[in-house]
Amino acid sequence: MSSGSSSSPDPELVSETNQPPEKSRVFRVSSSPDHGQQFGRENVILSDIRKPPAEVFDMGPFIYADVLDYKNLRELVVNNAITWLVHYSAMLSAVGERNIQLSRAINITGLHNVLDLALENSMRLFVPSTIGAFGPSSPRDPAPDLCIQRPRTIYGVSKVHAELMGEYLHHKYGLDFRCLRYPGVISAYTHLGGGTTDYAVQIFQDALSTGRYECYLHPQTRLPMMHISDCHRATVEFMQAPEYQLNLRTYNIAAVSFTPEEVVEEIRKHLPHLRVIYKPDPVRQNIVQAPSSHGEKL
Ligand SMILES: NC(=O)C1=CN([C@@H]2O[C@H](COP(=O)(O)OP(=O)(O)OC[C@H]3O[C@@H](n4cnc5c(N)ncnc54)[C@H](O)[C@@H]3O)[C@@H](O)[C@H]2O)C=CC1
Ligand SMILES: CC(=O)[C@H](N)C(=O)O
Repeated sequence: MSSGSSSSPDPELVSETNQPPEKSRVFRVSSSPDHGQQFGRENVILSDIRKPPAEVFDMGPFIYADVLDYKNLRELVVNNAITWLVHYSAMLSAVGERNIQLSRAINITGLHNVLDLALENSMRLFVPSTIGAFGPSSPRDPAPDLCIQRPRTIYGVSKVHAELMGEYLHHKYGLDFRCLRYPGVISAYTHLGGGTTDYAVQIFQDALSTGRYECYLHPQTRLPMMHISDCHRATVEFMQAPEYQLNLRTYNIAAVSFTPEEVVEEIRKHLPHLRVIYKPDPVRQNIVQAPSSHGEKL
């Protein structure tokens, strides 16, 4: 669970028939600007351990929740009669490599707390996975939903763990676990959480504010991306899908793929004076590097 980023997608509270069940609530976590619009702002509770921007705070209920504090989470779920849980809290790929212990705690221990809570309280649970759950040996173009996954980051490993735990608990106990592997999520307002795909947001912000951008990836690093509005729609539709329509618990979703060089070319059509220098950062370049290309894997 988290609310810190406007890149977090927007699940909603609905029943199998797409009607919000009376008195039911989703405990969710994101600062996405349109949260709650579809099913009523009081029915969607955001949470984080960080203070949200004022506009997010004013949009509806917002509470403090630390995914490492099980008792606190349990109180929140019970006291608010939560029926759906949407778990966005995580440390992303690049920051995760700088603090593996913390990443393991938030991404794995936090996930276990949320899984236990969802089981104990019969909640529907959504956890996003990522293209970072693939690795150099995964097939590509397109990567199938089911394939080899041997990521080489703690972020990727933790997300594969989440996919497998959710699937296991679904088969063993009937947990309604749902998971989508997101590409890099981009929007004009995205707060940058320390991911490897962050450049695709930062470059627009810097182009407008300073007219210069220093790119930490090689210019030909091709990565899958998706605009946040498409990510919201996919997530909400997936959450609303009747159980019988799901053959898997985890699916890929895709939109576009592009390189820094291509983005620069497009931006220069509007801001011809944009100056870009490429200084590939070994840590982040290594995260995306496939054996014979400049990217395509996270
Ligand atoms: N942004 C992207 O491009 C993609 C994101 N995702 C997934 O979407 C989710 C959200 O990603 P972003 O919003 O971009 O990440 P972010 O880094 O912007 O937000 C993560 C949030 O988790 C919160 N958090 C950290 N420790 C916590 C704790 N102990 N308890 C509660 N909250 C805590 C942080 O305060 C922060 O607001 C993550 O699970 C990520 O793996 C997946 C693929 C792509
Ligand atoms: C694609 C992701 O999961 C995230 N944006 C990251 O780069 O770590």
